[in-house]
Amino acid sequence: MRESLDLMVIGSGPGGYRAAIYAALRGLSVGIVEEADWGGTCLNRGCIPKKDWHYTAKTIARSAKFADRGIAGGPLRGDLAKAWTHQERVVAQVQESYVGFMDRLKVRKFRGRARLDGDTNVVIDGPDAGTVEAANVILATGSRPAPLPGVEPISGKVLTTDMLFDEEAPPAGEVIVAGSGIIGTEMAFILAQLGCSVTWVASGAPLRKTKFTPQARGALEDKLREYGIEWRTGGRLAGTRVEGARVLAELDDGAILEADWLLLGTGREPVTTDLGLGGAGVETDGKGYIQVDAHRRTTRAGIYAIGDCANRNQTANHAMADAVVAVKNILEAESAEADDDLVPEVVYSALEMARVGLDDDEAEDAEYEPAVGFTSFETNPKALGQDTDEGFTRLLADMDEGILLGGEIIGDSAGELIHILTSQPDPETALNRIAQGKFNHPAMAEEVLNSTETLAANWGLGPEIFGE
Ligand SMILES: Cc1cc2nc3c(=O)[nH]c(=O)nc-3n(C[C@H](O)[C@H](O)[C@H](O)COP(=O)(O)OP(=O)(O)OC[C@H]3O[C@@H](n4cnc5c(N)ncnc54)[C@H](O)[C@@H]3O)c2cc1C
Ligand SMILES: NC(=O)c1ccc[n+]([C@@H]2O[C@H](COP(=O)([O-])OP(=O)(O)OC[C@H]3O[C@@H](n4cnc5c(N)ncnc54)[C@H](O)[C@@H]3O)[C@@H](O)[C@H]2O)c1
Repeated sequence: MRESLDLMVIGSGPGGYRAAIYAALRGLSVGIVEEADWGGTCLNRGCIPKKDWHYTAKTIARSAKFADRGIAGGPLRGDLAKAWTHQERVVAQVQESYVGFMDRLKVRKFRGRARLDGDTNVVIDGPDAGTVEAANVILATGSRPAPLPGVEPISGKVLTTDMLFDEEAPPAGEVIVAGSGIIGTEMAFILAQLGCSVTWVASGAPLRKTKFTPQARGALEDKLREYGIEWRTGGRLAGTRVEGARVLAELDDGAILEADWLLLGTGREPVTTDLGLGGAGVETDGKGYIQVDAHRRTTRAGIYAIGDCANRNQTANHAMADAVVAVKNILEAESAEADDDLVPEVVYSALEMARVGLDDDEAEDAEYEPAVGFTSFETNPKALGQDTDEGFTRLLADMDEGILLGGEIIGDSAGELIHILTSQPDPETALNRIAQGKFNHPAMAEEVLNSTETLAANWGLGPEIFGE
């Protein structure tokens, strides 16, 4: 089999899928090749099953207040086995709709493992073996759990999140969660609500390496503690052993912990081996990430790389943003540049946390005069009425020009509310546009409006914000 296309995409995660769909909508002939499950990590063993579980977890967590609201029968209890089956059903449904949409747009789907043959030709081994000549290639091969020295993943006992969602979840019981990055912070909360007794081995405070403000991380810590979830710092996971039905976790401070199973949230690495990159002149960095510029071009003309295989942010949001940049540049050279800061980051734990843009230090380094517009959900009528009054909205603006530099929304539906900020086309007019917006009352979104007005009241930004 040999065919010729405008664009060949390798990998069907959110990066590859979005690139294929967007390119097809823009008139290119497109092929996509996938060696495993359509939808990649995000759909099959990442964002989507995790989000499904997060909804269940937060419903259970909130049920402690149900009796007070006149809802009898609480507090609720989690059932990990049923939760696993639920996410499996949702994933299958979403996958069917993804595949159906690609078919409708006449995206040519190939099954098999792809590699470059030294040019922009893509060689496929597997069910659809053959070579596709492509004018352009987008590499979207994603990431996998990074190996941890001394720790051997074992089904049912020492699990990566890939194994947790790909294989049936082990029975709820005593679980050690390792890592206090995003995966550890999300899964410690979720598993605790789904009926597990969690011991959390953290290398430091939750999310300490992210750009969330100390205030946001503090609010998260308070909420985790409210639910009885503590993290153990000091010792890092140095090895695991299975003894009978139990897993022993050896920490580098000498402690040995014991549980029914262990979940690793200790980092992911890019998938960039055995792709024929060297022969095609596509360079990687010391950590294996494909080197790209702001146009998402690799070091080889006609070959682009997007998402986890090239972008250290490793979120579906960045993968999808990269996809659009790469396709735009295929359509018209150098017409689009990626700006990772403008892509939202969202964490789903005991609190939902969303942020975008510069943080306070970055704003100062860029020589802005940062001003903060802050409002709490504590007095928001919608939040009070639904027991979601924890959290806040925090906007960061330049005191001189009123430019929106960044924002953080902590609390229920933060991952939805952040779109009010990310859908602003121009940071110079963003605050004014939000302030002129028509809002539903009562809504949590009103706190975004109130934060602009706080900026006007406290920092003299009235003319920029009210447009007077
Ligand atoms: C537990 C968990 C929860 C997460 N939750 C979120 C979240 O809530 N929000 C968020 O933004 N991000 C989340 N992420 C991160 C998100 O899943 C990734 O950033 C995203 O999937 C990256 O997309 P991608 O397209 O770059 O790669 P992937 O989704 O990893 O897809 C790559 C695909 O390429 C295929 N492939 C690789 N090599 C080849 C080859 N040679 N030939 C053919 N096919 C190949 C793979 O089989 C895979 O299907 C989560 C991750 C995890 C692990
Ligand atoms: N909501 C989201 O956007 C979302 C959700 C999940 C995952 N992800 C992405 O997936 C990627 C992987 O997530 P992650 O949390 O595994 O990685 P991470 O790199 O964010 O965090 C890993 C954590 O594990 C710690 N660690 C490493 N080795 C350890 C050891 N031996 N003992 C104890 N702790 C150890 C690290 O210090 C770090 O804090 C991230 O890049 C993240 O962006 C995103």
